[in-house]
Amino acid sequence: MRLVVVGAAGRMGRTLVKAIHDTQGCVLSAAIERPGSPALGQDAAALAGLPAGGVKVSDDALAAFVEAEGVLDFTTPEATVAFAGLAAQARIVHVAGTTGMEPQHLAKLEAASRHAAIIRSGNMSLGVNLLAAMVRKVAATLGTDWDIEIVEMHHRMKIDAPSGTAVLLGEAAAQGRAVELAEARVAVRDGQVGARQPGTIGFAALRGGTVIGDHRVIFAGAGERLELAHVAEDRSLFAQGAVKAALWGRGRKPGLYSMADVLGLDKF
Ligand SMILES: NC(=O)C1=CN([C@@H]2O[C@H](COP(=O)(O)OP(=O)(O)OC[C@H]3O[C@@H](n4cnc5c(N)ncnc54)[C@H](OP(=O)(O)O)[C@@H]3O)[C@@H](O)[C@H]2O)C=CC1
Ligand SMILES: O=C(O)C1=N[C@H](C(=O)O)C[C@H](O)C1
Repeated sequence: MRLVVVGAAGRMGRTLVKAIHDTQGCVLSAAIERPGSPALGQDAAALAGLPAGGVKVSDDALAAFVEAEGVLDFTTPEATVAFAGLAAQARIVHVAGTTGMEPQHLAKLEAASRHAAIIRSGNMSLGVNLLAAMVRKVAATLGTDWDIEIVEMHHRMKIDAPSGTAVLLGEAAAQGRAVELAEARVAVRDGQVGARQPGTIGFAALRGGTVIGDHRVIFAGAGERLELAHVAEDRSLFAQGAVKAALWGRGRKPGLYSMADVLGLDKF
């Protein structure tokens, strides 16, 4: 499968180039960065720590997309919306791992998915998507006298909070309770905030060092606590999930899909 990596010089971009290199049946057809990026003209494989492969980083996304079958996109919400539009024009699979997406971005992705298979997830790992299924089940089993808190920690360079994974886990908990996350969510506490409101789903985001991605969902009851956690030890698991998603999406009809669809799990 001919794959384009956008944001190819980023932390995930370089990991994706390596994952494509390591996957039989996949080839890097182009590597894209924004206009003005210092990475333009550099060899994408060399940037990823591999022997040079001859694919130079460029800023011409549409020209790259029309020659490809899929795009792997871990960039920013604005860029991802633009790339989804181009993927729709080129009728190629779009794997969107970008987090921090707001409702207006999601609406544009939904519109693009009328013409392209788009697979979007805040976390492409098997472990987190299994965890989400467990969280939904536990939240459906326990009453609202069990408080739900989601704690995440990431590296110091992460720009969005709470993490896409934390939001995905919060959505799973909300689905289990048959409520809307937007109504139940408490993401900021500072000062005299008062006692916890029953039924709310709380988030806490920690940032520091080089942490790849830690997530813990805490169900706190009277006198006992249940905690479900996931620790990502290497970015390659997200990249391998993204490549798997692209292969799954090849030949699939246009639509907005999740990693749970790819893995055959409950949808989140
Ligand atoms: N779903 C999942 O499993 C995972 C999701 N993520 C998410 O992926 C995203 C990227 O993370 P990470 O790799 O750490 O971030 P980085 O900042 O390291 O990488 C993002 C890259 O995208 C580039 N970029 C930004 N805008 C454009 C554009 N318009 N055109 C082309 N390239 C662009 C950036 O360039 P420049 O720096 O020059 O702006 C940068 O090279 C985040 O939202 C993160 O949360 C991360 C890991 C796993
Ligand atoms: O920015 C990151 O690094 C990560 N982002 C994703 C998120 O926001 O959940 C996934 C992973 O935890 C790493």
